[in-house]
Formats: sequence, structure tokens, C-alpha cells
Amino acid sequence: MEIDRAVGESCDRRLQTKYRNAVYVIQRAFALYEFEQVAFSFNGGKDSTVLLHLLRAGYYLHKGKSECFQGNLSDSMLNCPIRTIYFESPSAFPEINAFTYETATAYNLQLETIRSDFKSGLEALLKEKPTKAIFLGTRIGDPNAVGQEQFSPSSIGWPPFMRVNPILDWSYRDVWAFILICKVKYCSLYDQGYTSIGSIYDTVPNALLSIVDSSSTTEIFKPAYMLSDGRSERAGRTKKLPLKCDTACLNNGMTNVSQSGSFIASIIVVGDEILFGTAEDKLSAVLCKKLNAIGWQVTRMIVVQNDIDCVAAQVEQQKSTNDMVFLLGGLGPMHSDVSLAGVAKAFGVRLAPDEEFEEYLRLLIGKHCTGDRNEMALLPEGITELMQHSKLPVPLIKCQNVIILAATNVSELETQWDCLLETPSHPLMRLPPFMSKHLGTMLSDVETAQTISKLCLEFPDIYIGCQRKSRVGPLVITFVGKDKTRIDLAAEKLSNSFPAGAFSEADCG
Ligand SMILES: Cc1cc2nc3c(=O)[nH]c(=O)nc-3n(C[C@H](O)[C@H](O)[C@H](O)COP(=O)(O)O)c2cc1C
Ligand SMILES: Nc1ncnc2c1ncn2[C@@H]1O[C@H](COP(=O)(O)OP(=O)(O)OP(=O)(O)O)[C@@H](O)[C@H]1O
Ligand SMILES: [Mg+2]
Repeated sequence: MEIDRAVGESCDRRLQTKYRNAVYVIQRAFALYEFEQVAFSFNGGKDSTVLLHLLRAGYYLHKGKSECFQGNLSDSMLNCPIRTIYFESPSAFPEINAFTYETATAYNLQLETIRSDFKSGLEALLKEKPTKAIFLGTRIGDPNAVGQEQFSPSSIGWPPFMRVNPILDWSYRDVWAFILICKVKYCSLYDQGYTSIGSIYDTVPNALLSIVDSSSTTEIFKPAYMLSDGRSERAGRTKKLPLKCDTACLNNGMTNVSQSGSFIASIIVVGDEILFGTAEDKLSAVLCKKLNAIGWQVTRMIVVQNDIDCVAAQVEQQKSTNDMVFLLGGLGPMHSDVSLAGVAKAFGVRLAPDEEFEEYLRLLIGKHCTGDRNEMALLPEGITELMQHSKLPVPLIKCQNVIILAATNVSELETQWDCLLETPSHPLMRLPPFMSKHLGTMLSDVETAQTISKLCLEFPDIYIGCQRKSRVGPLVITFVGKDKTRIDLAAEKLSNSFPAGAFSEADCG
């Protein structure tokens, strides 16, 4: 078969290894699932073009040569009649659309065009036709590849299928080496300087391929395969406009002080063991107190599973609605340590080796490190700031307005917090602290409820909360705010609304 032959006859040993592994993954998938229950996600991009020809090679090897040759078909037209899905969007480049349809016809792919978003399109597809696995041209540098393996079940919240990523470990160079060695057709945009193709609204030719030609009025670009540094593959993908709350990212992680006179933060704790009830989260409560003491308000404390998508979903949501997000847990070398991958996914960047951080880790755990790459030194690319302090063995990690704390107990958290505040570039502006006052009473909830409701309306700047430690014990009313006089006034008003002695100051630790 021509693809197999071209790679075999090339002198590119690296490509040969990548090719063999990818074809092996494809053959495994064909052996595991019924052919009718697998699909190929094809969009005319370079990665899915490579995958198309690997599928043809894998199918040929899986089926055996004889079954694949149909009559007098030349082997370059050898087909893999796989179900193929294309999510066609009105904002796709016409060249991409044309290439997708031409290629599907040329290779007899059973094309199913879907005109909705990925998730609902896949939901409808799975309802209509049982689909166990879908081949994708995802590569490790893609923002959405974080945490994926060659066989990765679809994410939580997505319809259930296996994502099969045969070229996950292929580099930009490998992709072009394959296309050029196998002499397969590719979308014409890649000859015009496009190196990764999204929509017409967010994709331009890669400026690194621009040819300076003073005699020409139009800008000319070299073809995509001329890009020497694959890390710049997505340089032509313009950033989406920031969401309204993402101003936090533009302003060194700071928005303006909200009307309540404080910054807001949320805390995400990553820990299956907390959700199973086998461990208790003590750190968030301590962190809340620390934040309150510098005048920050905590809007949420969330515990999530050790799952990249769960972490990513929460980080994505919280980072855009809070001035700062603190992440606790899920850091380290274990399979369940997915916090950084979740952060990377939330920001749409990849995890990349960070030499500075690796050096710190080497000093700390050097001799225990195995392998040639330290997985713990992979940090979200382009958005990570290391906050070093002499009392810390490794720096704290900050990704825009998300701070990742590696504390495993209260004492470590206290040290990390103190160091954070002592770091010159720390992003936590000190504001007047929150203060609180607690009143205890043996009056019942029913007797006090109405008066307290009225008090809340009268003192909108003071948080007034009620809690009981037991049904028979005292009711404790808490007043929290930044103005001591106002707190005292609210407490006094409450006491004065009831017979003398009904309330007394309580200590809530
Ligand atoms: C067939 C298919 C399956 C996908 N499955 C998932 C999934 O399980 N989880 C997920 O977060 N995204 C999934 N996606 C979305 C991709 O991660 C990603 O958003 C998409 O390839 C577009 O990349 P872009 O945003 O860079 O254009 C899927 C996309 C396709 C086409
Ligand atoms: N609109 C789509 N329809 C079908 N599959 C898609 C679509 N968009 C993405 N995919 C799948 O996701 C994979 C990764 O997309 P990505 O954009 O990174 O790669 P590509 O389009 O093949 O190449 P390029 O990086 O040059 O754009 C694709 O190879 C394809 O399998
Ligand atoms: Mg693309």
C-alpha cells in the first residue's frame, strides 16, 4: 500500500516509529470495535488529513491486502469506507469545506455532515447510530489535548464514546514530514502561510512565514511546512476577545474593588477523598480566614473530583467571576494529580516543561526522579508565573488570576500564605479587614426571625447570619463587616429590640 511503502522507504526513522505506533493504535481500535460503530472526525485540517491516510493504512493492514483490493483499484485509491463526521460551520474557510468534500469523495468516505455544535451534534449522532469510538487528529500541543491519551473516554458531560487519538504524540514536524513523504493532497490554505486552521474569524496566516518583498503590495507567505519551530504553529490563531469578567487577566489579575469595598475570591479544593468522606477539608476554612483578614471576601468554596474536566470547568467559571481563585490539592506526580492540567485546559493552553521549575524540583527531589522528563515540571504554557520566596523549597504557581497552593496541612498553608504576602509582586492587595461580632441568645428562631430580617435591610453593608451548634443550645447571630461602628450599631439594635439580657456576646473562635 502506497502510504506504508512511502514511509518504509523514507530515511526518516523518527517518522517510521511514529507511523508504526499510530497504525498500531488504529488496528487496536478496529479490533476492539465493530467497523460500523467507529467514526472518523474529519475537518480537512492537516492533522485530520494525516489521520485519514493512517486510517487507510491501518484498515489495509487490519483487513489484509486481498480484501482491500477491489477489482482493479490502484492502491493509491485504496479506500477505508469508514463513517466520517464533519462539523460544518458557516464560519469555516471555503477552502476547508471544498477540500473536505473533495477528499471524502476521492476516498469514498461515508461522510455525515453535522451542522450544530460538537456536543449536541454528537448527542444526536449517538442516538441515531451506535458509535463506540471516534478517531480524532488531536495532538499533544493542542489546547484541548491536555490530559488525553491515545484512548480517552469522552469527558464528563459529553455523550459517551472513546476518543481515539492515534497521532497524539506527533509533532508539527512529524505531520509535515508524513504529508510530504507520502505526497498526499492537503488543503490549499497551508500553502498560503496558514499553519493551524480554525474559523475565518480567528485565523490568519502565520506571521513567522511572511516574506518581506518591498516590490509587492500584498503580503506573501511561505508554505506551512517551512515553519521551523512547531511551537509557533498556532501563532496565526488570534485570541478570542476576553469575556466581560476576564478583565482580571488584563490587569495583572486584579479588577477594581467591588462596590462592597472588597475583592472577591473563590477556593477550589481538588480531592476525591473529601467527596468520599474519608478525609476532611480543613484548609479552605483557614484560607477563608486569611483572605478575610486582608479584606477579601470569599464567594465560593468548591470541592471537585480529581478529574481534569471537572477542575477545568470550575476554574474556567471561577476565574471569570472572581478577582482571584485559589486551588488546593491535586498537585504532584500521582495519576490523580490533575490540577495543573485542569488549569491549563481552563485557559486553553497546553502543559509544557518549565526549566526553572524543574530546577527547583531537581534540587528538592532530584535523586528520586526517574525518566528523562519530570512530569511535575509541566506547567500551563505562557500564563504561569513562579512566585519564589526563600522560605519555600519550590515557588508558588500563579496562572493569571489562579493561585495554586501546594499545602497539605494547615501549617504548610500558613507558611505559603505568609510567603505569598511577602512576595514583592504578590497580587493580593490588602484592604481593611473584615471584622465580626457574635451574639448568643436562648430565644427561638421564630421569636427572632422577623427582627433580624428587618435588621438586614437596615444594614445592607453588614452580613448578618444565624447558626446553631445544637437544637437546644443557644442561637448565635454573627455580624460581619468592615466598619466596627456599624457592626456595633447593628448588634445594639438587635439587643435593644428584645428584653434586656436576652442577648450576650458570644465567642465563636
Ligand atoms: C468528535 C469530537 C469529540 C470531542 N469530544 C470532546 C470531549 O469529550 N471533551 C471535550 O472537552 N471536548 C471534546 N471535543 C471538542 C474538542 O476538544 C475541541 O474543542 C475541538 O476539537 C475544537 O478545537 P478548537 O476549539 O481548537 O477549534 C470533541 C470534538 C470532536 C470533533
Ligand atoms: N469541524 C470539525 N469537524 C470534524 N472534526 C473536527 C472538527 N474540528 C476539529 N475536528 C477534529 O479535531 C481534530 C483536531 O483539530 P485541529 O484543528 O487541532 O486539527 P486539524 O484541523 O486537523 O489541523 P490544524 O491544526 O492545522 O487546524 C481534527 O483533526 C479533527 O479530528
Ligand atoms: Mg483545525
